[in-house]
Amino acid sequence: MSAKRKIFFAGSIGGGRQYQDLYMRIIEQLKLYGNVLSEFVGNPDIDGFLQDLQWTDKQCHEQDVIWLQESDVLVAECTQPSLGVGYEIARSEAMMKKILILFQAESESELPRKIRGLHNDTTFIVKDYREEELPGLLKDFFSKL
Ligand SMILES: O=c1[nH]c(=O)n([C@H]2C[C@H](O)[C@@H](COP(=O)(O)O)O2)cc1CO
Repeated sequence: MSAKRKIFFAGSIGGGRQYQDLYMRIIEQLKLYGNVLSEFVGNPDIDGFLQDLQWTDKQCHEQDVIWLQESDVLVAECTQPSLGVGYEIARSEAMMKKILILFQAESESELPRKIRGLHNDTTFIVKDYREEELPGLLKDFFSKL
């Protein structure tokens, strides 16, 4: 199953790149559980990557939605607020995808209540986490899919 599972990893790009290296480490762990369609979110040279693609805004949006549709699971790291990540969560939730929201427990910011309020213990999971907890947390999440 894990070889075929498709995972969309969402993390801030335009919202700020302060957790880019964390995104890369999460993506590496997610590869144990499936194909990560949005590996570019962890790219340390995201500006160069996106420039090389030369996509229009319309192409960027269309491809994003295609990948969300193709995915079985959305994993969103939400510590850095991002409009795009919020949009991806809302679209994925409407598509009835399985969703894991990751929020750093020690962050001084707050996860929006309307996201936290979607937690239902089955299809939409919100986890306040510390990085060392990620391996066990991901194992538990994917074992229940
Ligand atoms: O060119 C892009 N392509 C793309 O797929 N995204 C997606 C992936 C990320 O999970 C999310 C980040 O949104 P934002 O750029 O608003 O922080 O949007 C974001 C951009 C840059 O806005």
